[in-house]
Amino acid sequence: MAELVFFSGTMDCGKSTLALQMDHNHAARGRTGIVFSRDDRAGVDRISSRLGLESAAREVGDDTDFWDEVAADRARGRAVDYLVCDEAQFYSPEQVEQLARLVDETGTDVFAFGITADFRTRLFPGAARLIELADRVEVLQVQSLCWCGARATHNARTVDGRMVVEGAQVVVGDTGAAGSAASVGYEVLCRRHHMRRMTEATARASTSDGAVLI
Ligand SMILES: Nc1ncnc2c1ncn2[C@@H]1O[C@H](COP(=O)(O)OP(=O)(O)O)[C@@H](O)[C@H]1O
Ligand SMILES: Cc1cn([C@H]2C[C@H](O)[C@@H](COP(=O)(O)O)O2)c(=O)[nH]c1=O
Repeated sequence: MAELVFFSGTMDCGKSTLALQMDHNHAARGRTGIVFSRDDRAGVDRISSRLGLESAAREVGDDTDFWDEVAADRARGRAVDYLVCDEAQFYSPEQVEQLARLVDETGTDVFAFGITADFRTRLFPGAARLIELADRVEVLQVQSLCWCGARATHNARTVDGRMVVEGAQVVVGDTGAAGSAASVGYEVLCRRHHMRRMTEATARASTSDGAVLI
């Protein structure tokens, strides 16, 4: 039975790596799929993981209709057994509904990957619809960690090194530059430190010797 599965977690927990692995494993068994992504950090028509893997993907735009995409491939004689959908938080609720319809009416497996909540802890509309419609929501096993060592559950955005809680919902960016002056960065935090607006840099700055206080 085909399924719509939403693999979710914070930024930097291995979602794109798993997406590439899923595609590899299904393709290795002779199944044919399409890999989609939207606004990957590596650029248009790409899917990339911080482990160094990178591959071609079909870029999802506002006007992408997944039903039409799959129908067009099948009309050209190409089988479509599964879809891998990365950065699915950026898809619209209507696009998520198209994915569910593909599962139910054509038996296509859909493996979607994305973060659930934005830097304000609010659900992305696409992620919310996935949680509502998915057969299963799988939280990734690999835990990304807050600077304090606790499991990271939330995504923080920094602008010029300072954590912010206002701004556009979508700003493509990366973790690792959060304490630097690079204009927009991200850092994963546990809820306690997200609520306290305490990034690693803030915690260090609050002690005279630069040590971090939990
Ligand atoms: N140099 C490294 N060595 C081992 N693992 C790494 C390295 N760099 C990144 N990773 C792993 O890759 C994960 C991020 O993978 P990625 O697929 O880019 O995440 P996501 O798509 O969830 O943002 C990290 O949590 C870490 O486990
Ligand atoms: C929290 C948050 C993230 N984003 C962007 C930043 C990245 O480009 C992607 C997440 O990619 P990853 O592979 O999971 O690291 O989402 C955003 O636009 N808005 C946010 O609030």
